[in-house]
Amino acid sequence: MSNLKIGIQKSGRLHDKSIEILKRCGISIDNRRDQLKVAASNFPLEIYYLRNGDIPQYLKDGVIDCAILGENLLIEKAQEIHTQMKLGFSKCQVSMAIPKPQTYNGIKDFEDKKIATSYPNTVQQFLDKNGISADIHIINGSVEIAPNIGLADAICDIVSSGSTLFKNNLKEVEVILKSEAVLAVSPVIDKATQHILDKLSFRIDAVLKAKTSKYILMNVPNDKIDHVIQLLPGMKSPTVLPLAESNWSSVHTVIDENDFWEVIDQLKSAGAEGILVAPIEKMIL
Ligand SMILES: Nc1ncnc2c1ncn2[C@@H]1O[C@H](COP(=O)(O)OP(=O)(O)OP(=O)(O)O)[C@@H](O)[C@H]1O
Ligand SMILES: O=P(O)(O)OC[C@H]1O[C@H](OP(=O)(O)OP(=O)(O)O)[C@H](O)[C@@H]1O
Ligand SMILES: [Mg+2]
Repeated sequence: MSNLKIGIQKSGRLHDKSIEILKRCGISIDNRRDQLKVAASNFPLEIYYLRNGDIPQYLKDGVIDCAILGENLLIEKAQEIHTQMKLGFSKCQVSMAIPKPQTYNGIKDFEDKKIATSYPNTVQQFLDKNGISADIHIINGSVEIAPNIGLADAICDIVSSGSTLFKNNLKEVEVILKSEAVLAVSPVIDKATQHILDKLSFRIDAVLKAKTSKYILMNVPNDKIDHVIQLLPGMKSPTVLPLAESNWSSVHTVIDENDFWEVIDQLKSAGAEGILVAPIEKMIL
């Protein structure tokens, strides 16, 4: 049987979480960074550790079958590449920013300006869409320094917490796109390998669903069960088991962590006691 070749960032922001997600899918990987290609021992998977910026081309050429990378990089370098699933980490946005003291009157302010960025295609598309002509200056890192050293009037770069902009006395004025890590697929993947990728996606999906869900158990007087069940936005109907103490039951269900915090007070006032919340390892619906 052929192996699924997956590209993972060799080092950088996506590396650790990418490896973690594969490990949580039960895939055994020898994570030695000196090796650029590693085979999993218990799944037909070969991991290629690559430079982030090279991954879109490797996908296009079919050197790798799939990869974990930021959506923003696909938009910049390979819009034709299909995304199998979003992975929920490395959330950020690609934004235009200008020096803080400057007033901003709208996109027209970029007309004839010099914009420093590592994402020239993304910026060009944004300018074209808005009918603006400007001079794009490509820099590969530390883009935020450009306006302070007189290299550009504005920048376009990744913004997450906003602290790099803040430290460089810049302000975000336009969000061009939002991004997160995704599992992307080569356009030339063959059928047998796509089948392995579907198996991997199934596992990743189970891991991601489990991450935001909690298994909750609580003791409820029997005459309050109907009311408590109404409050629980669970996966399906909750499990109700009798307790040794008469007229009491144990109610179990799975809920989204955010929903849990919404209903906790109502559950207590409805008579639920001894509420336990447990993490879920995997979740298959
Ligand atoms: N501050 C951030 N917060 C959240 N996600 C980010 C942030 N910076 C970058 N990312 C996301 O992580 C991806 C990898 O970023 P990282 O800085 O590790 O690599 P890089 O500098 O783009 O590439 P290379 O591997 O070639 O050095 C980006 O493409 C983006 O999707
Ligand atoms: O809004 P923040 O939370 O401050 O994050 C944004 C910064 O993070 C990234 O840089 P990174 O640290 O990856 O350095 P790099 O430019 O060398 O890739 C990005 O290029 C921004 O500079
Ligand atoms: Mg970076």
